[in-house]
Amino acid sequence: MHKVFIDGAAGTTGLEIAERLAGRSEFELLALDDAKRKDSAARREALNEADIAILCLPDDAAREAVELIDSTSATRVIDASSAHRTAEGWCYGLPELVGRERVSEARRVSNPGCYPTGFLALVAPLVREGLLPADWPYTVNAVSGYSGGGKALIERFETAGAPAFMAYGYGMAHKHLPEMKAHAGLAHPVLFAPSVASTYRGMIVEVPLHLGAMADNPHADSLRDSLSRFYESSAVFTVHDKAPVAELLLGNDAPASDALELFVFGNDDGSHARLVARLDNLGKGASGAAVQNLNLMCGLPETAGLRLTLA
Ligand SMILES: NC(=O)C1=CN([C@@H]2O[C@H](COP(=O)(O)OP(=O)(O)OC[C@H]3O[C@@H](n4cnc5c(N)ncnc54)[C@H](OP(=O)(O)O)[C@@H]3O)[C@@H](O)[C@H]2O)C=CC1
Ligand SMILES: CC(=O)N[C@@H](CCC(=O)OP(=O)(O)O)C(=O)O
Repeated sequence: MHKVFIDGAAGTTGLEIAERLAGRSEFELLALDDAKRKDSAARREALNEADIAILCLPDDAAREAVELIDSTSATRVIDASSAHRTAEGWCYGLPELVGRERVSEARRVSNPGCYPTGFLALVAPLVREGLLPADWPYTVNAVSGYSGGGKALIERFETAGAPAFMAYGYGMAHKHLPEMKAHAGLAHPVLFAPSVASTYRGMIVEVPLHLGAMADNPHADSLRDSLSRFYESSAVFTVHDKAPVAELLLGNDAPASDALELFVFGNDDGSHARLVARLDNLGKGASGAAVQNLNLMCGLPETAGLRLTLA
């Protein structure tokens, strides 16, 4: 039995992790009552007692949680925040890219951000295999369900006068930029245009490409074939075949999903492609990813407890 403490268990990501772990006999959940959940002494005790601590906290509180763990403690950590995604000594928790073994053995695992999960799933293997250039100025357009912004954004979108759509990130310094560049091995930061739609969960992350302007003019079919081969062994990722798709939708009331879908569209003359990932920001973008990493770290079947039905 593995003792698990979710620090931030009352938040959006924490609650969804607890839901996924409910009924799993391999885990004992350590819980703090409401009056103690932000009490540093109580958190310190739970953090040090746990075999695995899952941090579902704002970045500063996540850093504090790591400091509350004694240097001699055996507690291993999965951090859902963006505090440690490019930090030394942390394993980036995207097993499909970094390798299942590395996650299995790691003591400190940083969950990827939801947008970077989609971007990296599309671009990192293609750069790694030399099909896309590492020094290209990549652009990422994305739309997320409003649960992506946690309790504060949920309240904003569920209150009278809520927006139907919100584009943001105009400061062009989004906190996801460093991990996208670092884990795709890019020469330049990506140009990132995120937005939020008035639906609770789900996201579409798109990378439009001027293939015709690239020195090697790669073909969309080669990119798709390469991604299919790369993720052949994954039960979480699906690379869709070439069949025409007129629209990609995010549903209202979509059920939680820990799956991730990839699409590659190309035009007839081979000059343009659109690489698209569709995922649940709270699934493979957060809680599903944490449970997948937890399974690997505990030597359990990678997809136990995950919800992998496609929309
Ligand atoms: N939502 C998403 O789609 C994704 C979220 N993440 C990341 O996961 C982390 C959690 O996000 P999310 O669940 O959305 O956020 P929420 O705002 O929904 O939840 C955060 C929780 O942390 C609690 N908290 C804040 N400070 C402390 C503290 N010092 N000690 C203990 N608890 C504290 C909050 O308490 P209170 O309830 O009182 O506010 C809240 O319950 C964030 O770093 C986020 O960036 C990552 C990927 C996707
Ligand atoms: C819709 C929305 O506000 N999304 C959040 C990112 C959600 C997420 O991925 O959290 P991490 O930053 O921990 O990765 C944002 O843009 O800041």
